[in-house]
Amino acid sequence: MTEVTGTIPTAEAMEAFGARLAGMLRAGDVVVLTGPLGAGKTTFVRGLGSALGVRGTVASPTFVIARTHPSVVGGPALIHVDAYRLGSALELDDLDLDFETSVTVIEWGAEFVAAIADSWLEIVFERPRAGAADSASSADEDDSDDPRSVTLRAVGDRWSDVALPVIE
Ligand SMILES: Nc1ncnc2c1ncn2[C@@H]1O[C@H](COP(=O)(O)OP(=O)(O)OP(=O)(O)O)[C@@H](O)[C@H]1O
Ligand SMILES: [Mg+2]
Repeated sequence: MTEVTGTIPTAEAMEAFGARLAGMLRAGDVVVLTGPLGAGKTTFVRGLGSALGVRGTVASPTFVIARTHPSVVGGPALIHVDAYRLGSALELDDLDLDFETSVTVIEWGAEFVAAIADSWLEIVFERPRAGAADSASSADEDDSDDPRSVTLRAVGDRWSDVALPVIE
């Protein structure tokens, strides 16, 4: 297992980080995202999806467990999964998703990923300043840019010869 860590200063930079990760991904790859509410997981997926060239707006898939975004550029589709309310990996299997021809990104999927993949990337998002007493920024907390720390971990053979990106 290899691991890199760094800080992403703004929401825009988080989308750019997603776009950069997209450049490393191919059909069959799985990425798992872990981190508290508002940590930037969906923001990351939005950047990843637009760099892959997939159709549809990437949003928190609140009312569905998974949404498939087909490619408009002949590349892999993006399967965006919200595993938050998923009871077991079995339910993920039941959805009959085409993991082989898609890039799959699973929010809250860390405990299920081993059931659907042998190799994956895990990204852990943290909000170092969350909860800090800061009355000036609390009013529009969700919209103001706030640094996130991210840790990117590569698990399995797929990633054994792949250099992970440097995160500033
Ligand atoms: N450095 C940053 N990186 C990412 N998002 C940021 C950053 N600074 C501010 N934000 C804002 O924080 C919010 C992150 O929300 P997002 O939906 O991406 O989180 P999430 O982890 O998917 O949350 P949830 O678990 O509720 O789905 C967005 O409003 C985004 O604009
Ligand atoms: Mg989300």
